[in-house]
Amino acid sequence: MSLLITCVLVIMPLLGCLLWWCNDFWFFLRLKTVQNEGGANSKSSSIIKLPPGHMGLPYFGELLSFLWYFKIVGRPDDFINSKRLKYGDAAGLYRTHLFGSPGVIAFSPAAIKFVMQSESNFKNDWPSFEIVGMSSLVAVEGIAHTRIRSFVSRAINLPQSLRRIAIMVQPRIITALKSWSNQGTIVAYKEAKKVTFENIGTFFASLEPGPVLDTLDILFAGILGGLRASPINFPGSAFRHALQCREKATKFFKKELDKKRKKMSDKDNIRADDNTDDLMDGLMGLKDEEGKQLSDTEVLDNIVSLVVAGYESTSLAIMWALYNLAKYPNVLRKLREENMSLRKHKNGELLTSDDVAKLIYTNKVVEETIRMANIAAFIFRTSTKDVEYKGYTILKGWKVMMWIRYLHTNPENFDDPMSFNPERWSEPAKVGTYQVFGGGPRICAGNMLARLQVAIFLHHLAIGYKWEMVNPKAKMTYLPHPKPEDGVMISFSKL
Ligand code: HEM
Repeated sequence: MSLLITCVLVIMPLLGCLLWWCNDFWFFLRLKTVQNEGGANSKSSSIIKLPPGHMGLPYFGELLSFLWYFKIVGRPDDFINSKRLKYGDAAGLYRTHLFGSPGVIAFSPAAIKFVMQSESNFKNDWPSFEIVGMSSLVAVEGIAHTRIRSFVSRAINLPQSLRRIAIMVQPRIITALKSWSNQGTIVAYKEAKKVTFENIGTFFASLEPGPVLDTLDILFAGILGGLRASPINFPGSAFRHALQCREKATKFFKKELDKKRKKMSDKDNIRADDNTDDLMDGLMGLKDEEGKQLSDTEVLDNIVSLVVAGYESTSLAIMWALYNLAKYPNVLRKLREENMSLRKHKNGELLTSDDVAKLIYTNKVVEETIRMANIAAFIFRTSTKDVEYKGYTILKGWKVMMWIRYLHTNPENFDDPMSFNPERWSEPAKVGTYQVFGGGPRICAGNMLARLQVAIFLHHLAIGYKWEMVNPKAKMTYLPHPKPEDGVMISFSKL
């Protein structure tokens, strides 16, 4: 009996403590070794200080705690709140061990800005660049990044490209909304994905809806699945499957590219920027200041990565717009008023991107939808050297997680952050607190395009339809993206 009591009161807590601290101790020992060997910028051991925090359990790190807050109790922001209570928040950083790597979490506006702006200290880190393509915008660094970025931005983010895209995407949105009302009840996430992918087909490569586009959709589902999986390339793994899907999708786009090249050479001319039809034409036709064009591989890698970056994110934003407008009828009423009044002046013509710019309230609804959607909860970087921040060292090779979700849900940054209040956008957000699209040199290359698509969708929705949620109390899930469990099932009809 006394052995049992000793075991429960002494040995088990001791073992627990040992388990709890051994990972931190292990990193402390490694740090010492590096310092003794003259690493960590050759500073004396007294200077190097890791940010406050905890490295978690051996092997798992803080994964269990992360899953506890994100999956089990469904209070994702308490993951950071609990750390603030334990370690304080002066540094704006915590050390951790998450997603298989030691690293830091940056959660304050200042710390996030510091990481976002320091390209020389932190390189972009996606789960796998192999899947999106080694010459895609997300994978390249430095001058190569600036070069590819200028091509991609000109093709999708400048006013003249947005003008063209605004007209291109509307017929599908109008058709989709009609078909939703014919169906009566729909799952918003599923339908938003469908219309977004049809539009991707149209303005990326002039593809019409049909079996070819459906096959591509399946391939991209495989690619996205692999991006979230461990990068282990063995038969049957999601990662291997994603690589195979990517190869097939690239082959398909290559055929389209070859057809376009042939057409161009037949015409014996190269298109100018403003003559382009779809994104592939745009990327193929653009030239840099030296007159150089993107190679075929660069065009294809960027097409694939743009689909990956724009497909699910835009679909989720549309889903959240439907969700929030169903919950906030006053917002929907004002949205309707503004868009009905514009419609009167349009005489049945399609909306232009210039019209969208004048929809003041609608644009506030777009911003608030994207803030609350928190589509990207965090952005990843890897430190390329030991980096000092507020007296703490972020060690070389560590994963740096910018916890942008927390910026948007923290009441210190936004009043009553969980309420959907487009009027808050009558004033700009506090500096550094609104980073839904990231920031610095890698700010989302499709941010204007995403906003435009959501605004156009809101216009056609508000002028013609009404809807109600079937399960207004559906449980929320947060991984891989925040989404009600039922994908927002709604009954949908004409006004
Ligand atoms: C609401 C929708 C969207 C959200 C919330 C979103 C969010 C983000 C975020 C957080 C980043 C990372 C920025 C960083 O690393 O600092 C990013 C990067 C990127 N996004 Fe988006 N995005 C959206 C839509 C789109 C669309 C529609 C496209 C294009 C079709 C797109 C293309 C890209 C690209 C190419 C990058 C990489 C930029 C670079 O590395 O230079 N995104 N996005």
